[in-house]
Amino acid sequence: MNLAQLGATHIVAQVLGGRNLNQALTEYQRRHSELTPQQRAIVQDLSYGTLRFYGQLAAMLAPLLHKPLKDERLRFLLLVALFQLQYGKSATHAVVDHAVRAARELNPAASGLVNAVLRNFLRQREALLATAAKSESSRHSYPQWWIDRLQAQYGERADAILLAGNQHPPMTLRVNQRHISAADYLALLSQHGIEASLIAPEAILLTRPVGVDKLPSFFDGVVSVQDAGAQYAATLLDAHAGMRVLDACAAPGGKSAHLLELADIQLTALDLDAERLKRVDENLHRLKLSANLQVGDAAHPPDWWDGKRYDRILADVPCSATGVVRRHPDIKWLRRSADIAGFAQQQARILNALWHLLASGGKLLYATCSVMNEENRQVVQDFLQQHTDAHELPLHQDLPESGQLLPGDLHDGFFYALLQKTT
Ligand SMILES: C[S@@+](CC[C@H](N)C(=O)[O-])C[C@H]1O[C@@H](n2cnc3c(N)ncnc32)[C@H](O)[C@@H]1O
Repeated sequence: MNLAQLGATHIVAQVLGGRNLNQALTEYQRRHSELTPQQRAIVQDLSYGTLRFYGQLAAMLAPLLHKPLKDERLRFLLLVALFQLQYGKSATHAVVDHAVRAARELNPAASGLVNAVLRNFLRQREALLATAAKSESSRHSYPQWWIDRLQAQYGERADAILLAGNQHPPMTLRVNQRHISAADYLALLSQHGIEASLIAPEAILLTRPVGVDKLPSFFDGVVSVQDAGAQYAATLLDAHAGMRVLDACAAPGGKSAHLLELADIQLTALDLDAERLKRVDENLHRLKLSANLQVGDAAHPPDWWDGKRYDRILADVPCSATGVVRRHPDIKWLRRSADIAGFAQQQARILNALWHLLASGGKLLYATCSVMNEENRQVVQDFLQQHTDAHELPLHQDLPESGQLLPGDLHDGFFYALLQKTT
């Protein structure tokens, strides 16, 4: 276990130093190919968990340290061990013993201190928890600006949104209707001993997450992993056979693939990031689907557009990702309040540029995985005020009228607005 604690210590240190969690984990796993799949999974769990509850853990650690630690790595190790003691399933003595051993590897002189801090935590746990609960930021484990924004926007519902962001995310599948019906795939899962339920026409929620290699026919393109909230996009866009469709921010290609599974369209999948666009290629390849893949800036079509208008455009714009924080707990500590306005400006630029590419009568779906009004309704409202040839269509299905889906048991947080060009 001390190997896993050291791994998580390294990753948490990197993230709190400004690095993206996914990148830090991927690089760590590449450099430590000797780790067993089980050890990798533990490093991942400890890193995610520590970052998820970092606000609370840091508030409990502070009073246990009488002076700042000279070696910052010890602080991160202590945070990882506190996460295990507070939220993990391992025996207390094993967590402490392994943390002491891990500390010895980092700094032989520090093992006594780590032992003392963790034992003091166990003795004073209730008082430390109570003290941490006095501040909203450490009680919820979010930066205060994030809490303030949600409270201003959602009032009493803010607590539930914050809580949902600290849960383990559900694992949901999208069944490729070209291959098999969702009901038949559900039966196949059951034959393989995987418990699941159907929650939307093509969406199957697994009772417990499993590796994709355990999913029957995954590598044959029968099924994909995609949150149920994200699965609304392709249906809302309402693309039919023969239509020219643009997915303007396409990588890694989940929504592009869904669009292609639903109808024989001519799809252009655009993304600014050439590396990420390769993932669209891989995903489409697995699903035996094809699209025109294009690297380019959605806000600057002259660089890549062929001049023919699209019948449908999906603008799944870059955003704060505040609706999917349970899948990316690092963003709580990497984002700044001012980033939200920056995203909103970028979103407006993309939306304005794409509008010119839409055919008369065509539809554009604006989508984010944010729960912040400034990136969602506000962007759409400003856009509608400036474009008399645009009107908003109601969202069908069981979506809220506002277009704002909040994170919960069945799906992540998303925002959708469907716009139609009238002339
Ligand atoms: C929310 S993700 C898209 C997820 C994707 N639609 C899916 O369902 O798999 C946003 C994407 O927008 C891309 N992006 C950011 N700025 C862009 C721009 N100006 N033009 C095109 N793509 C951009 C990012 O590289 C990222 O892949």
